[in-house]
Amino acid sequence: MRLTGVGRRYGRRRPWVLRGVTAELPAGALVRVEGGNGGGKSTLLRIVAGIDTPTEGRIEGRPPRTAYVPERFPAALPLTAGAYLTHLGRMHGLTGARAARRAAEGLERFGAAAYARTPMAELSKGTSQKVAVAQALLAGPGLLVLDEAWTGLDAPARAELDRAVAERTAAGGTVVFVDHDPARLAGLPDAHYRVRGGTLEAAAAHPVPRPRPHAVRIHAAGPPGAAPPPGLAAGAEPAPDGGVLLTVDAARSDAVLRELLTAGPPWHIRSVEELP
Ligand SMILES: Nc1ncnc2c1ncn2[C@@H]1O[C@H](COP(=O)(O)OP(=O)(O)OP(=O)(O)O)[C@@H](O)[C@H]1O
Repeated sequence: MRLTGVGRRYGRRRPWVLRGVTAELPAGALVRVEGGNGGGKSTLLRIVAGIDTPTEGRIEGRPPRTAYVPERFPAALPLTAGAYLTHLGRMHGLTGARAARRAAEGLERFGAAAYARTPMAELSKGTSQKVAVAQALLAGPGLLVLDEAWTGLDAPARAELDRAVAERTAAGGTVVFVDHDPARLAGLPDAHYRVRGGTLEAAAAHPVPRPRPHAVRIHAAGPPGAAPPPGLAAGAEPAPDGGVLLTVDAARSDAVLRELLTAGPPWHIRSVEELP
């Protein structure tokens, strides 16, 4: 998607928070946005996600399925966590049974399965954030916007969100994120931008040199009884706790992940491990 001359101010007599923002956010790209406090990062991310509209300028090519995770998720909803996610799944066009299964999988993935029957309003900040992340991933978004989404998550859930980001970009989705931790997804972003003085400038990347892995082991689970997509079956071995393990050349891992995630029905990626 592309932003052209985007500006935002909160009232006709108020100062411009952003002005003249032009940027290209390519499909499959991981984009980091940085900037000082109050500089307009959240404003930009809300505009990118389509939660807010710019005062001036154009936005073109936003992927149809867009998901957004704010730092503080509005938890005061009169539903349990499971019912909320199931409801959202149905809104995305899933049948009731499938929506309920996806909801349960989402909570399980982020370590919040025990809270499926807890009313949203009674969830802790961390668990509520897990529900926020699970809702964002429900429909396999083509654009995922994460505004400090890791804040409040425990270490396993943070790692799971890192993996989910890798899955989304591997599947051709765009992920745009802000995070206070400079090490977040270090070395992975395809582009770094900085919001400064109301404009967006390309920031120098701070690449952390990472040894390139030779191979990647993907643990994937398909629909019951399904064989891995043709072309992947040869290297697949059953995993001890269900699903299959695929060991593939690192250069091919993005393509393999994309094939699994876009299979019909899609495979669930349980983990991706780099082998030395
Ligand atoms: N809904 C709003 N109404 C009025 N002003 C707003 C609104 N949202 C943001 N602002 C103002 O816009 C400016 C930029 O805020 P924004 O939250 O986008 O910055 P930020 O870079 O995300 O900040 P932080 O790092 O503190 O989260 C601030 O001056 C803020 O007060």
